[in-house]
Amino acid sequence: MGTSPPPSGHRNPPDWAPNLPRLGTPLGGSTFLLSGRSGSVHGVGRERTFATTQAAAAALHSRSCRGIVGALPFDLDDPAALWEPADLTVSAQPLAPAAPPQRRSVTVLARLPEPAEHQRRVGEIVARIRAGQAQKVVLARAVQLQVDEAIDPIALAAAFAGGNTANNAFAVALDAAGERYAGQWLVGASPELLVRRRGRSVQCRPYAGTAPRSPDPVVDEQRAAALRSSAKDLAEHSFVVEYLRRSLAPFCTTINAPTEPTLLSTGELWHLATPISATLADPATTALDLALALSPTPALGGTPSAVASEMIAHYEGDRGFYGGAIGWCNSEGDGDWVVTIRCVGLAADLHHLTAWAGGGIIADSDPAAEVAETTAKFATALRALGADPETVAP
Ligand SMILES: C=C(O[C@H]1C=CC=C(C(=O)O)[C@@H]1O)C(=O)O
Repeated sequence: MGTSPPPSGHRNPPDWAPNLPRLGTPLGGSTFLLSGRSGSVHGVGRERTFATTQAAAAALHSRSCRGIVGALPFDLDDPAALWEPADLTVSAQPLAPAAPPQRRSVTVLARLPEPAEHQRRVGEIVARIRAGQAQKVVLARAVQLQVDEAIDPIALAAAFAGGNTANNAFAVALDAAGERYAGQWLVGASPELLVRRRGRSVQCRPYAGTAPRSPDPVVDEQRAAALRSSAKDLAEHSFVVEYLRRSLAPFCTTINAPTEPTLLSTGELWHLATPISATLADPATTALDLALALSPTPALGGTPSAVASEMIAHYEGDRGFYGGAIGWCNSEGDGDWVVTIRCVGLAADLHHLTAWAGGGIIADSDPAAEVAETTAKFATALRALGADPETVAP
């Protein structure tokens, strides 16, 4: 994916990155930042808050707003944090950390659930899948963390970016979602592009199928090769690609996806990913319309979607914003939405955090391996926090 043009109709400062908003400015509760390969999109101020996703989509269609930024929850019936910023700026420069992540001591306050319970749940879901109740379910667990020094969400987003523009780093104030989220933030770096729309061109880059990286290059290569030929991971991945093909079909005239996924890596993990490109049938369909139609994919939900969502609610309860999408859409309907993974929820006191990690479960998943996979996924947040990934190991 090359550099994409900035959303039109907004000013384009030559060098935005050095002027990162700092905490304590009046912008805190309405800051949106998404930074990746095509640069950084930064919403400041809040002109209008949308009570529902439908209201936001309608405002874009009626051309009565200049653009929308924010976060979609995992369950689209839950409150979203969507608003029209007073200003939306784009910099060609992606966010870069000022320095390596500051070393922090991170205390684990709770594991929700304990890894042994997560393993038991995975075993139960495998049995339910084998009994024919579903084909794939993505089960997640969370860890609650505490740090001594208050966290600056923008600096943490820069640490999540880690200098790698393939990581879509983000910091999103959640105040627009209502009282329950006052002062809270969502901060992370997602490798997974839910959807990008530029004119009639649509792109998705789903991820599913995972192996941990190794510092030893030979072992690292072996793990990548094993992932590429893992029947279990290829099957897990195929549910997501099939779902996207089906879900894009009503909106698109052409849909192109390679028959085999490619291997992509983050600093901590290898993944199977498929770059999908499509052409919109109706140019009135906005990036937000597409995000609402696609989220959550079986990379976070499962197959069939409704059954998987019921199982997820049963085992995990309310996921809030984890597993949803964060992004922006301008008045032309162009925009980017990334899947809300590899992230933390930061409490209003800026000292308490929740990190989430999930994994796709199919009929031949191994419950102990699924616990290990979630532990490996937590490493992204721990590295950004400047903590030892072993901090959350079972
Ligand atoms: C659910 C997560 O990852 C998804 C994205 C990539 C690979 C995944 C997997 O291999 O299970 C998950 O579908 C997460 O990071 O919490």
